[in-house]
Amino acid sequence: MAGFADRVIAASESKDSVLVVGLDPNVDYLPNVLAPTQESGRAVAEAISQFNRLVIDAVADHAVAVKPQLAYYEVYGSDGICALEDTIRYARSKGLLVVQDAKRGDIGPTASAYAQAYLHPSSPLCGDALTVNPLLGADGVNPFVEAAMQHATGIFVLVKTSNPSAGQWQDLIAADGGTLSQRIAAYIADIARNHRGEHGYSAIGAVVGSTYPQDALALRSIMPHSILLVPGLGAQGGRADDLTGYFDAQGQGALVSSSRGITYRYCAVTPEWKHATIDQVFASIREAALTSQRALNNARHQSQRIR
Ligand SMILES: O=C(O)c1cc(=O)[nH]c(=O)n1[C@@H]1O[C@H](COP(=O)(O)O)[C@@H](O)[C@H]1O
Repeated sequence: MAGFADRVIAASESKDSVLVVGLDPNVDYLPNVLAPTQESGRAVAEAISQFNRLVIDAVADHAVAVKPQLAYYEVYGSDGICALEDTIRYARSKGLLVVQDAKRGDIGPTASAYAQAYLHPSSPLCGDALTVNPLLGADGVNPFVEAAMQHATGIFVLVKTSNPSAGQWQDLIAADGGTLSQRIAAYIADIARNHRGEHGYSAIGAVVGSTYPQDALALRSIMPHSILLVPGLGAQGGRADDLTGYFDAQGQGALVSSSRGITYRYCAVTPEWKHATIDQVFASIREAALTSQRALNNARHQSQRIR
């Protein structure tokens, strides 16, 4: 199997898209026709599976990947994990890559167990890539790197997150005069350099939030061989027009993700959304994905022009 980065670029070229759709299910935002009929964990998990299948069908032509956020499934215990496993299988059957957003990181042996759970193909929770928290240092990250290399999966290491307090630690000035984010970026770049695929990119990627475009150019240039995962588009205020600095001169090198802005767009645009039909929900999700795909492609073309 081709390495993760080469799979991302092949999918991106064939679909002309860099869009990732986040699957952060919240049953409070389901219209009556899709809402769980009982309060049991099992009924809720069934509703989540059905909704995710609908989202996947609606976005499959416009997105490269889906990104389930694990907390939204863990909330329902084993029923939620079953829904997640179903979602992973269904997304892959529709030709979508799966980025598991779990932000894992721990001491070496525990990190190895996490890597086994999310990056080893024999695990039912294995996707194509996993988000990784680097706070514990190299021994907390290495097991994920090793698993990604061994199993042609990938990781996205948190470098500059999208949230309002991201700078509290990530902008602290490190001993070499750069920010902590830049220091982590340099560490990732060292690993990625030695593991490049056919297109020059490595399976060792980085998360850089869309809400900090002022940091993107510097981080992009520190990590020329890492695909950037760029969350925060839409609901958190990230704007496609601001994302030119995240792409390379070919308009590649970044995947941009939006969750609520696509999956629950119908709640924002339809006052009577609780009574929406399945067809209306499907059409709204598809339209939101297409609109994001086009806006992101404009940013990619813009980035090609200015470099
Ligand atoms: O790793 C992530 O996906 C992530 C990193 C980050 O810096 N910021 C961030 O919002 N995320 C995730 O991306 C999703 C954003 O959701 P929306 O704001 O609804 O698009 C959530 O699942 C977050 O957990």
